[in-house]
Formats: sequence, C-alpha cells, structure tokens
Amino acid sequence: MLDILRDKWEEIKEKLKEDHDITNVSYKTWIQPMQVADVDNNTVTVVLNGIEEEQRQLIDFVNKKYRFILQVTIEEVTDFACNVVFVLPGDLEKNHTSAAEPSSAPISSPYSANLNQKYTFDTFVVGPNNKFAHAASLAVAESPAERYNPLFIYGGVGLGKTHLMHAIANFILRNNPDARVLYVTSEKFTNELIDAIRNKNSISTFEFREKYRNIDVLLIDDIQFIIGKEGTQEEFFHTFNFLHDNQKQIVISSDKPPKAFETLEERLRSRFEMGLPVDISAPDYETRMAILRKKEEMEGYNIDNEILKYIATNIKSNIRELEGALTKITAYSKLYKTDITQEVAEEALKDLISPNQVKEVTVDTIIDTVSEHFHLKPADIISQKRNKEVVFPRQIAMYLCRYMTESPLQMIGKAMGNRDHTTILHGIEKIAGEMQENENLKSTIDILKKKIMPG
Ligand SMILES: Nc1ncnc2c1ncn2[C@@H]1O[C@H](COP(=O)(O)OP(=O)(O)OP(=O)(O)O)[C@@H](O)[C@H]1O
Repeated sequence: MLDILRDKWEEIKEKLKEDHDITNVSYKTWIQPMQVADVDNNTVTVVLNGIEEEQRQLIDFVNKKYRFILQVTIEEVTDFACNVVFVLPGDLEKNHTSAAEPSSAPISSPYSANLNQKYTFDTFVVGPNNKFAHAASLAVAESPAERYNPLFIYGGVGLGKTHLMHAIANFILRNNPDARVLYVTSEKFTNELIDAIRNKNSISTFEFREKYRNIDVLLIDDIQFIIGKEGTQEEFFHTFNFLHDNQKQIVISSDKPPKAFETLEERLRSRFEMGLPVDISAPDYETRMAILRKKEEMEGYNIDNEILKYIATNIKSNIRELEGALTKITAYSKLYKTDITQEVAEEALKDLISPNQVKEVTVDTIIDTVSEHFHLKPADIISQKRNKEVVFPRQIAMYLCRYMTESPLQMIGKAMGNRDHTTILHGIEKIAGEMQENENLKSTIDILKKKIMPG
C-alpha cells in the first residue's frame, strides 16, 4: 500500500486542493510539503515537512483542518479507507521547506481601507527568524478564532510584525469579504478612547464600544503603547474579554513578550499568554538577501548581486532599513543619472551604513520627523507662524530636542528659527506639563521617539 500511496501522492494532494478549494498559499504551506512516510495496517503516517520541533503545536491545527479531508481524498483516489496520523520531520529525520504564494485579487471591503494591500503572505519572505510566526499567522488567517487566540506576535523594530498582521487581515478579507476585520494601531485605539471619554469629537463611548466589539477579528498593533496607561488598558481588557468570550479572533503585536512588561496587570498578562506568543527575530544573511531580491523584483529594480550582498552584509537588524537602502540607491542613481556601481551604493548609503557608529539624533532629524508626523513642512516648524497647528508640533519638537539630544537650549533655539532659549524652555515645560494629564500626547511622544530612534 505504501508504494501505491507514494505513486498517487501528488494526485491525492492536487485533488484535495481542488475539491476543498484550498488557496495556493495554504496548499504550498501545509499540503504540498506533506509526505507519506509509512503505512501500518490502516494507519498512514504523514510527515509535515517545514514544521519544526518547537512548532509542534501546529500539528493540532493541521489535524483539525486537514486530517479528515485528507483521509477522504486518499480513499477516493486509492479505495483505501485509512486513518491519517501526522508527525514532524524531526521524527523521521527528513526536511523540506515551504513557501507562501500569492492570491492577488483586489479586496473590496470597508475594512480593507487601512490595510496595506502589499503586505500579504506572498510578499513575506520566510526565514528561520520568522518561520513560526509566519506559520501561526497563516493558521489564524485560515481559521480565525479556532486556534491560537490571541495570537501574540512580538519582536524588535522593523522586523515584519505589522506586515504579518496586515497579511492575516488581507487573507481573511480575500476569503470572506463580509468578515469584519479591524486593524488598528494601539495609538489609534488610545486616541479614539480618549476622544470618546471626553466626548469632544463625534465618537461617544457607546460608539467606541460598538466599533470595537461588533467585529470578527481585531488586530491591534504595537500594544506596548497602551501598557501602563491605566484607562486605556482597562478598556482594552474589557474589549479583549468581550471578543474572546464571543469566539472572535484577536491578534496583538508588541516589541516584547507579555512577560517582559513590568507594568502590565497580571490579569491582562495572563490573557495575552493564553493564546500563542510567537516571536520574530533579526533575519540571517540568507533571509536578508531573499528579502532584497523580493523587493527588487516587486519594484522592478535591476541591481547587481554584489551590491545586494553589500547591503545585506551591512544592514542586519532592521528590514525597514534594508528596504530603505534599496530605495535610496535607486533614487540616488536616478537623481545623478548614473549606473548603480559599488561606489554609487557606498556614497548613497553612507548615512545608513556606518557599522561602528551609533546613529546620532540631531535637532534636524527631530524637526524632520515631527513635521512629517503632523503633515507639515520643516520650514513651518522653524517659521514664525503662530497658529495652533504649527505651534503645538513646534513645542513637541523642542521637548524632544531637549531629551533626545545633547544640544544646549541656545543651540536648539538657533536651529528652531533663531528663537530665544526662554521660548524653548517654555515650550518644553508646556509639553512636559501637558503630558502629565494627556495620555494622547504621551503616546504621540512615544511614537515620535520610536520614529526618531528606531531600535
Ligand atoms: N519577512 C519579510 N519579508 C518581506 N518584507 C518584510 C519582511 N519582514 C519585514 N518586511 C518589510 O519590512 C518593513 C518593516 O516591517 P514592519 O512594518 O512589518 O515591521 P514591524 O515589526 O511592525 O516594525 P515596528 O516595530 O516599527 O512596528 C515593511 O516594509 C515590511 O514589508
């Protein structure tokens, strides 16, 4: 029987895919790497290639999702009524890898408005650093709220957490355009809650709860920004419980695991840990090269392999910077109408690639970041304009300059449109004072700090 099954294995898998409308990405991730390893009486042992020992929980998911239909398909193709048992490749000392594939149909759902359509499983390069997070995310996307609830994805800056969250949301919406899938940053959640409580804007507390509870999937990005903010944390706790009790899927991302949050209330920590925490670490060299090649292919660039190697060798810990390097090189070569040579790459990336140098925060960096955040021009920040829309960001920039640079007040004043140091001091105190009462402002400052000094 083993020989027959091996002969017919591809046919069985293809039939399974067709009869059960399995998407390309699910097929490539779970089904295609499956191999029949053994037949004993009517028990067929199938090895789940691509899943490693520390991901053993995924067997549960595959069992629930595919075991029965695989048994049915085996019987249909070979007339052999069997019982399938899944094992991991480590059990048989075999190894294969899997990769995700696209499904590119545009999504039409009001919930897709704040999703980046380019962040899909297809455009996500899988490497040893993110393999488990990718597999768990795909499992959640295929069967929301059946397994791993909440899914808690954590890892350092720019390593793909947001990408995976959008991929889950895009996948669910593509398969079910009626699904109510809400992706928010924790900054947005906090701001809306504060507005609702103060009832300044149109949204009331009732509407806030309606919005966050009347959904099937909630994905909340960068949860660290609400940790320690009592009111927001409390509301999130109730939102979480409501959704979880009603079998709705929750996906959370964070820069650290639940246990590393010192100020996290125990009851919330245990909620976070009751699902599946998965981490993403920095990519290795091969994964960095694969990401660069993927990006090159997506953007239609044509860059010499040696230059890609130069980037991958020098930018190690942040994929956003890795991508930024490619964009910078191509922009530079267009601007100066020159081919992309090693010298051009080195010149274009000299600010980014300085391996032994700690990135210095300057007053100019702060002005640029703050103005971009508030949709202003740097010239507005240093101008003499006195309207609220400009004065407030300007004071925020003053505050950040004071605490993120070594520059004395006089120098900050000079860089900020030749202002007197007492004006700078006033701005700093104004923001520091307001931060005591205004959670909204506190989280904006946190976000800006992270933008200015990632990592
Ligand atoms: N494995 C990957 N394959 C392809 N692109 C990736 C991968 N990981 C990250 N990226 C890209 O790197 C950039 C940064 O990723 P993302 O914004 O998801 O990081 P993050 O972990 O959410 O960062 P932050 O902590 O700042 O919120 C994005 O453009 C994303 O598409």
